[in-house]
Amino acid sequence: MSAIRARPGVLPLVKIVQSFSDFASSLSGSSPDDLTSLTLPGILSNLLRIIRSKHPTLGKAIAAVAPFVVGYYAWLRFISDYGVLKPVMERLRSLMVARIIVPSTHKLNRIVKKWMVSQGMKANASSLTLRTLDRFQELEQYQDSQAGRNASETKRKELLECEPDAGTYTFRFDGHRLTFDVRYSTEETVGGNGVIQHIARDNEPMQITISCFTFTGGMKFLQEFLEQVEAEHAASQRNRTTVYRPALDDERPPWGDGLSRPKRKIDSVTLASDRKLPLIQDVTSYLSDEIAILYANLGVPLRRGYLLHGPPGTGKSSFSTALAGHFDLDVYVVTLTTPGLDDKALSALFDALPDRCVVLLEDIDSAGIQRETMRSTPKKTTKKAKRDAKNKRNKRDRDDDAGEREPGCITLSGLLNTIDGPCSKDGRILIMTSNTPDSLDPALVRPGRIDMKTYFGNASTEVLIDMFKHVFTKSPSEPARSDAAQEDLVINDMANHFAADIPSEALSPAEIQGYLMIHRNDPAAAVENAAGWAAQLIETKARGANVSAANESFRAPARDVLPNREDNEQAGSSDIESEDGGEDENDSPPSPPSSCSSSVSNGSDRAHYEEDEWRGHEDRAHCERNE
Ligand SMILES: Nc1ncnc2c1ncn2[C@@H]1O[C@H](COP(=O)(O)OP(=O)(O)OP(=O)(O)O)[C@@H](O)[C@H]1O
Repeated sequence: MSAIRARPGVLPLVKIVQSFSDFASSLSGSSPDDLTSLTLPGILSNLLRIIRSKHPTLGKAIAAVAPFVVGYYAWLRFISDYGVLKPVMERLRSLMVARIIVPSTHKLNRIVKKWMVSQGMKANASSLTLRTLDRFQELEQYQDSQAGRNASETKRKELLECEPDAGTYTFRFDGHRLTFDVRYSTEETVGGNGVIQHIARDNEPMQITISCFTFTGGMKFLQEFLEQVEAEHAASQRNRTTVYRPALDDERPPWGDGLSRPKRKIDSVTLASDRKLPLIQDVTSYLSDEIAILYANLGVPLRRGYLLHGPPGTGKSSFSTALAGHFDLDVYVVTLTTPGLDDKALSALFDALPDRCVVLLEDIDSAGIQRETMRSTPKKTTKKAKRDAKNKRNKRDRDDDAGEREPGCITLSGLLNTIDGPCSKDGRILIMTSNTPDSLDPALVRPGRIDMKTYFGNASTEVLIDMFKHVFTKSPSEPARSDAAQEDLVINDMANHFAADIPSEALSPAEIQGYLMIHRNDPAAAVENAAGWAAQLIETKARGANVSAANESFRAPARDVLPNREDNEQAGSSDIESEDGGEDENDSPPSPPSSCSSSVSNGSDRAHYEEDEWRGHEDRAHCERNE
């Protein structure tokens, strides 16, 4: 073999390569018997023989170390395979390493991941997963940017919300070193040899195993860690309301991750005071400690139900979230027509509720739950919903033939059992909203399930004045002006004129809000155009025509990309999103980059209720107690 010139440092390497080369050439011409040595031990012993002959010292060194390596390996196999020392090792480990698993389905999972990112992972981690922001977070960030920072910079930088990718990460917390093992959720399968295997499911949510070395504390430290992270998260949500919707996905928490958004002020939902105050007072009393003690002493389950009924766009959903925010509660929204939601899933959702919260059963009548059929029939209007409904009908017909009950439907008995079943949580506030309360089964709204009914009607003169003032009066967060008192007087005067030009109880607050938002920078134009706009809208609605075009003539030129005051933003944003994740038709939330898209077509497009039917309701007592 030709000599290889190399620097001294690489000489041993060159020699080993030469040994391999010699070994390979020794194989050529081997007898079939020699080929049996082509097993791993054979190759190794051949290799050792060659190394010994070429480099006796290296060969001796390897021969001296080899027994220890083999012995250590055998010891490890002995421990792991035959389990003699396994329990001892496990015990030792459990004494010294505390470990807690946060499953992907637990609500703390997302919070812990957020904490990890907040600890500087963004800068240091080699792999992160981008998370999509919801539109409220985007709006918030946009508003932050308007408050001084460079808008495009803020958007570019902060919209990149990340989550840790699968891997092992360490952080220090309170002097302890915590290890976070983030793994894809695994699926348990039994292999051919009967061994249970855990196969990772790609792109599935990830569970986190948190561990830390501890001599004495056991789980205490990890529990304290989780409590602190949860408390920090709760503090960051203090001025926010989180709205949860069913996830209907085995790998996520039953209520999904929730959408956190700025609290809606209860004042931003305009409602006659004789309807609003009793509701707030009732909830205040229900949430008080005295009532909790009283109910406990009497052995009565602490639950309260409210029915908010009235035409679309009158603020039932908005008031529910504002009420939740007022009492620092989160909202759990269920639309009974959600595909895949059946009695079992509904019961699981109610089981997973926290003790104090608002549960909103939206548009309960649209689920079509009737005693006779004991099943709900979706009445949705989107193309997809129609397709779903048709498929469901076909399936139901097939199932009926087979004598089975259709899955994915809520039955009346299922709903009643869930609402006040044994697992129902104490301290929850149940709010049902309905456009046609008379169609509801009496069992659903009997006292004990529904304790108070409140009618939400079209905008009365009082509501018209309040809504006008709410949109045009300067918010306290705006800089005070010397002529502020004078300006307030002018706005009050304009509000009276505005209300005088619109027939009382003829249009929904959503329609009024849409109109006011169009004129948000020009109160004088809002007053000037009001009579013509209202007359045209009422006439168009009476014909049953689409009112969008009619409203265009009353559209003021858009000047700002965002409403210029915080209350406007609140007034303009609906609190509950429509089921398909799109915006509610009545919503006209200001979106950061585009001009105001408020349209007064909203309420009337949805005017599927009979106006005459509601005339009767207006004469009723506004708040009926069901006690
Ligand atoms: N009384 C009100 N005061 C202020 N804004 C209102 C009021 N009623 C409705 N709105 C506005 O109209 C939009 C739709 O309101 P919301 O969804 O609460 O009505 P709803 O009565 O629940 O309608 P539906 O019966 O169709 O579910 C929201 O943007 C909300 O801000």
